[in-house]
Amino acid sequence: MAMDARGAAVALLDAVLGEGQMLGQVLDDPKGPLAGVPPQERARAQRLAGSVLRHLEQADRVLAPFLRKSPPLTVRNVLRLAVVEIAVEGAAPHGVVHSAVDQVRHGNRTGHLTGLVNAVLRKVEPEAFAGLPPQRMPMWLRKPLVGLWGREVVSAIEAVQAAGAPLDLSVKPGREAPGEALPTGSSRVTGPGQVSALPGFEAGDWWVQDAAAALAARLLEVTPGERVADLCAAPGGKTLQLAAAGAGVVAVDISAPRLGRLRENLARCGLEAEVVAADVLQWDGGLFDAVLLDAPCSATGTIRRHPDLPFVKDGSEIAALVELQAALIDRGLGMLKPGGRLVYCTCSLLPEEGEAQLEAALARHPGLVAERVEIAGVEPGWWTGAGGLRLRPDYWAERGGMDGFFMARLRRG
Ligand SMILES: C[S@@+](CC[C@H](N)C(=O)[O-])C[C@H]1O[C@@H](n2cnc3c(N)ncnc32)[C@H](O)[C@@H]1O
Repeated sequence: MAMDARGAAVALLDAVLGEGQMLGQVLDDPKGPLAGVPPQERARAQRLAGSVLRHLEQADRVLAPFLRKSPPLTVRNVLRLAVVEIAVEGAAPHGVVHSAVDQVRHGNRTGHLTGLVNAVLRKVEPEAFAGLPPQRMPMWLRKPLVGLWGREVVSAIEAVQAAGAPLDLSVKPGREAPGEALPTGSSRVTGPGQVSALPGFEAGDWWVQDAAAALAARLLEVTPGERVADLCAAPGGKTLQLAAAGAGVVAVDISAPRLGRLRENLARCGLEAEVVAADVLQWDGGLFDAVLLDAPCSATGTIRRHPDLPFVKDGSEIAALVELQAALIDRGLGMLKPGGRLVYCTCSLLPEEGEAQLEAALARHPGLVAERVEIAGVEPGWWTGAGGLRLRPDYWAERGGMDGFFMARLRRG
C-alpha cells in the first residue's frame, strides 16, 4: 500500500530525529523512504513534518504526563504528529486519532502499541499548547544570541521561527508578481500552495528568494555592462538579480547539482550568465568590477524555513566554516579591479560568521573600507556601527519576519 501524507510525515521525522538527516536530503533521495509517494502527498507530508519540528518541544510537554516510559521513536513521532495536527493545524481530532492508531497498527513492530496510542491521544489536551512559550533554539545557538541581543529579542525570533515562513519572490524588472509588495521591493505570498501554480511562474516573471537574501545584490548596486563575479552562486537567486540588472555575470559554485538548478532558473526567467563549476579558492577568472560572495555558513538565519536544522546541527562545523569564509573573502578581494567592491554575506545569526568577519577583513587589508549605502526599505537601525547590515528574523515580525543575514560592502582602495 502506498504511504499516505501522514505516514510520509512520520518517515521524514524518523529520518531527521533518528538519523540526523536534513529534510531536503530525505526528500531528494530517489531511494529514500518517500520514493513512490505522489507529489501532493509528499508536499503535505513536508508541511506536516515541518509543523511538528516547529512545535516539537510543546508537543512533548503536552504528551509527557501520559507517557511513563518513552515508546520507540516512530511511535513518539506518530503521537507528536497527531497532537500538532489537532492543536496547530486545526484538524478534527476523531480522524487524527483514528489515523494515528492505524499507522501504529500497521507499522514495523509497533502493532502492540495501538492501545497506548489510542489511550494517550484520548487523554491529552491540545488546548494546553496555547499557553506554552514558542520552541527554543538549541543552547549552542541560543546562549550566544541571548548574550548579544537579550532574552526578549531571542524570544521574538523564536516566535517568528515557530510561525514558519511565507514565500518571498524577487520580481524581474518590468514584470509583476503575486502577493503583498514589501518595502524593499520583494513580493510576499502567504498560505500554502504550489509555487509552480502561481501566476507568472511559467513566464519567468519572478523567482523564489527570501526578502533579506535579496538585499545582498541590492547592496552591490551593479550597473549594466559591469563584469561581476557571483561566488558560491547556486541555486542562483542572486545571480538572477545581478543578470536582471544588466551585469555580465560569471556564476561560480563547487556543486554541479546545485548549478543544475541555477541553469534551470536562468532558463525559466530568460536571463543569462556564464556558469562555472569550480572551487572559488582555486579558480582564476581574471578581474571584476564587483564581486558578490554568499559564503557557506551555519544557515542559522534560515530556521523559519528549515525547522529541521536545530535538530541536525550542533554547531561543531562553525569553526571550519569561519576559516573557509575568511579564505573566500581574501580570494574574492583578490579578484577586484582597483576601486572595485565586494559584498560579503552569510545567512547566519552568529557574529563570528558576520560582524567578526567584517572586522577581521578590515584588519587584514589596509585601505579596505566598509560602505554604507541607501537601500529602499532598509531601516537605519539595521546597520551596525562598523558599516555592516545585520538582518534579524524578528524584523517585520507582524508580516512573517525575514531570514537572518549579515552583509557588508567592502571597497578596495
Ligand atoms: C549560501 S549558498 C549560496 C546561495 C546562492 N548564492 C543563492 O543566492 O542562491 C552557498 C554555496 O556555496 C557553495 N560552496 C561552498 N564552498 C565552495 C567553494 N569552495 N567554492 C565554490 N562554491 C562553494 C555551495 O555549493 C553552496 O551552493
